[in-house]
Amino acid sequence: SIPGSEMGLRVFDTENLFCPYPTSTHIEELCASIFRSHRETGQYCVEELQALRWKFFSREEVLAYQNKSVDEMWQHCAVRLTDAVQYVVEFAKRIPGFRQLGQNDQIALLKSGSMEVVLVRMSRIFNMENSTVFFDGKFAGTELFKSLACCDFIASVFDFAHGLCALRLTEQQVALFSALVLINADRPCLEDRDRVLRVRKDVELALSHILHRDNQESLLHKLYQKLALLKNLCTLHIEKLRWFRQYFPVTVHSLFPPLYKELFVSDTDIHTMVTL
Ligand SMILES: CC(C)CCC(=O)N[C@H](Cc1ccc(NC(=O)CCc2ccc(Cl)cc2)cc1)C(=O)N1CCC(C)CC1
Repeated sequence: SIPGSEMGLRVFDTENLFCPYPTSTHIEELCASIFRSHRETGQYCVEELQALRWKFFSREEVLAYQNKSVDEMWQHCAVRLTDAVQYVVEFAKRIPGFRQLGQNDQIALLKSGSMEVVLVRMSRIFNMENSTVFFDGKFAGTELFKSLACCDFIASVFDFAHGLCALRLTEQQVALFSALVLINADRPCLEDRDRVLRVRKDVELALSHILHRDNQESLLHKLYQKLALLKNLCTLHIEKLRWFRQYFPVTVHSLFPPLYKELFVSDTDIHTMVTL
């Protein structure tokens, strides 16, 4: 064959051209993939939750929850919380930039961030008209959680959900905000912080891209303010858990779901998370 003729035949592969900045198509693809991951791992879609909005617990059902023992209600909520966390783990694993991070960094981000994402997602199941949250298939007010014996804390969880709900985020905005919360280069025990930072920069670009497209740039600083609230609420969760573990060590040790231990008990190393 004529030397060099193969060059003429080769389609110049533009895909692999090194591009120092993310192109808008790259960012649009990132928006689409994060939105898809969120939808696929939402546990309930918005339409289902809308249809269930009128379903409340009867007086008897509320009383049944309130008559549960403290450790029984904690165990019940721990199962619900671990459920929600598992969907967040699945959400994370479907985010392209997240999957390319090192295994240990993925685990470190999930260990420190998954509870925060659960709280972000909770705004989707919060009904602002009557301050109820979707729980066990119906909408419940704070009084239903009385037997947890941490009413002030539950009130702050509801307040946070109320505040986030008030921003009336679209599902795509919730998706990108969740990715922003998760992919945080300031988390402890990260091995390759720079790599996490690069992925985070892309997610930040993606979030501002869709806020610009939705003509809601003013939301950006409100969302960044929510990050601080999220951190405090998570710290409160851990503190409450320590308080509970003090009084009910057996319940936590033998009855709480394994994933919860890996998430909230600092010294355990992670197995479930990796397989999830
Ligand atoms: C259906 C999906 C679309 C939405 C899925 C979803 O977000 N579910 C959440 C998950 C959840 C569960 C419990 C909490 N916290 C507490 O109960 C405080 C005490 C506590 C702390 C730690 C442990 Cl381990 C155990 C108990 C936070 C969040 C849920 O089930 N909720 C919302 C929050 C209220 C307080 C309970 C009911």
